[in-house]
Amino acid sequence: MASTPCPPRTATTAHLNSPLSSSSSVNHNKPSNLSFLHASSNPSSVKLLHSVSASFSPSSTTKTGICNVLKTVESADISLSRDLHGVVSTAKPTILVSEKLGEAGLDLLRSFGNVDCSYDLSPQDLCAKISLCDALIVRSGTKVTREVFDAAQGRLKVVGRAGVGIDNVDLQAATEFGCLVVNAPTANTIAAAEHGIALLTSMARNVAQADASMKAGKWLRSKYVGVSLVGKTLAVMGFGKVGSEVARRAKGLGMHVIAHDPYAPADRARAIGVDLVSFEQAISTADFISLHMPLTPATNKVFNDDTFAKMKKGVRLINVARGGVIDEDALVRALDSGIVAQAALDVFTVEPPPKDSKLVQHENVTVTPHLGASTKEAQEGVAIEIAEAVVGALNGELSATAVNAPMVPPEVLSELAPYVVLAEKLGRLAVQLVTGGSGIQSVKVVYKSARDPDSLDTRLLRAMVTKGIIEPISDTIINLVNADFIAKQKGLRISEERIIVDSSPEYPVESIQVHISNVQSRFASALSENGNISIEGRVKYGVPHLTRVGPFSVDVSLEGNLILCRQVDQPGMIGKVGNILGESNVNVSFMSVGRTVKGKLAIMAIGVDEEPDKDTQKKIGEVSAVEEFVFLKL
Ligand SMILES: NC(=O)c1ccc[n+]([C@@H]2O[C@H](COP(=O)([O-])OP(=O)(O)OC[C@H]3O[C@@H](n4cnc5c(N)ncnc54)[C@H](O)[C@@H]3O)[C@@H](O)[C@H]2O)c1
Ligand SMILES: O=C(O)[C@H](O)COP(=O)(O)O
Repeated sequence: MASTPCPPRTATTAHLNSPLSSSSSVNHNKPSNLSFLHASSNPSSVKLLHSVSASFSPSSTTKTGICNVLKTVESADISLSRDLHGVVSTAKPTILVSEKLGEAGLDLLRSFGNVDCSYDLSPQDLCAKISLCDALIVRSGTKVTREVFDAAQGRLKVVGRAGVGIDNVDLQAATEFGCLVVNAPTANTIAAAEHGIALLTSMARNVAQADASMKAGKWLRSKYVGVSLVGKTLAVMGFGKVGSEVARRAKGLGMHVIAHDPYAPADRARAIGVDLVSFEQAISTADFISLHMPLTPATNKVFNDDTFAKMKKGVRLINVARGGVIDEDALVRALDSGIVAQAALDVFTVEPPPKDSKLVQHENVTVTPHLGASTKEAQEGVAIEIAEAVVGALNGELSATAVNAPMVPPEVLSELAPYVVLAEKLGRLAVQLVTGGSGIQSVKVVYKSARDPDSLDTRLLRAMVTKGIIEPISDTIINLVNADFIAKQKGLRISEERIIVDSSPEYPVESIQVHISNVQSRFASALSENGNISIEGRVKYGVPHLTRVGPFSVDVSLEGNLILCRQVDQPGMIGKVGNILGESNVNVSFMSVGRTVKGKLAIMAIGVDEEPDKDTQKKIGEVSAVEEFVFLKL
């Protein structure tokens, strides 16, 4: 069998969900220089000022069973994919394909992992298998429910929807379980649009009914007189990819096309010669109505008794979107009463619909069994599109077709790479400075940047700060998919602030500050004037550095571990502490001293490769000028 090689990955790709399992972890193909997190794709999470609410105790632990992400970003240039036990492995991931997928896509998947094509699984069989799988690829026939994510026991990293509609995937559950959902949104657009036009034209000329009657031995020329399309008004409901292609083709047939889509840009419609109108105007003026919106809570049964009553008598309806946007019983009534003269349907609320469905059996209804995407070309395209997306996700890359995570362009990822590491380390460091039982309620992340606010996407950075804060004090694994959800679940309010500074916009971020409010600190010097734990970091020469602790400036590379030490500012302190560490074979990697006023207090920030044992730490504490010190793991 011909094998399609995996496309080469560039150095700018970013690792997010390592294909880890509870028993093995994987760094497939070449390692990249980032491990990554996910955040909600809800548009609100894109806002630069983001907050989630309530209170969260650092001593609390929550077990969510999510274990699908690189545990640690190792450094800016080296990353290892590890499982929760820190094991590095090269085991191949298992990819379950539960519905028929084009061979080119399967070949690509087989070149990467173990592919299990098990079609027609019952929900029980799917749940039984899923804990052995790192990825699941479905079409519209598999219901990926909360039970499936639950049964996966944390192993499932990615669900690939080989097509557009993701209404068969419980996105909320996927997000809660930290599972990335990707789809293949473009490859079947033309096929669906062509099928819409096929239904429109064949319905108008009774092609299906005439064909059936001839095959039944009849010759009924007067019964199947049709209606012409030219000059008629077509309302396209949902002016997205498929809707706009249908509109373009209908214009070619001489139809007058209007469209309703609350989110579509007017200039795109204008470019095709289509007027965007209100829902009411669309349905009340159209001779034909073609549905192309997704099934969402807002569109569920939006075509019902009330809306049918507002349509022109004798309207004709085409649905290649989703059955659930129509109240099917109401459509039968509208057909019986003559409000709807004809309907042509490719999709149904329940698929397949019951054999005795009044709608399917209705003489004025033309039906096809969800064939919109079913052309050879579309199926090959969809299979390749989804295989690439799933392989990319298993490789830890942020996906361009992520449904429940931000889509971050590779060039942005590449540029943000060291800042992402910095953000996690600052979060990790800040939380270790907290003590007392009041719990962390509120964290503020401040980005200083010379960039225009619109050109800095901080979602990754926020997610990494969240990861850094939560992971050291909990067994919850945070990724970009679940960061906001878990923070909210734990009552952790994370807000962001942008400060525009007058420096070079060449670098996306000048500094990142993490402030934790209303908590006690085990290192009082980390408290700023307003009583918040405050630390700041910068990226210098591509390496994350700690540059401020409370009111003290320091300059230490955030590698290895860190000792923060406050002492009376006097000569010889570096030597004294350095000697103690040296005697215990603890290697000092960096050292920096910062003070507020000469001769008063100073902070020493010491990077160490090893963790000093208790005796060594005690000796540091006993140095007479040392007032407080803390050992922090990065
Ligand atoms: N029958 C098939 O085999 C088949 C094939 C492909 C797509 N589809 C379905 O067709 C639909 C459209 O697919 P697409 O690729 O064009 O998606 P798309 O996301 O490109 O377009 C959907 C459009 O619907 C709009 N929309 C959202 N809510 C709306 C509302 N309340 N009223 C009006 N418009 C609304 C969106 O703004 C968007 O422009 C989806 O439901 C998809 O699942 C079916
Ligand atoms: O949303 C889609 O992409 C279409 O409905 C196609 O669904 P299918 O993959 O089950 O044919």
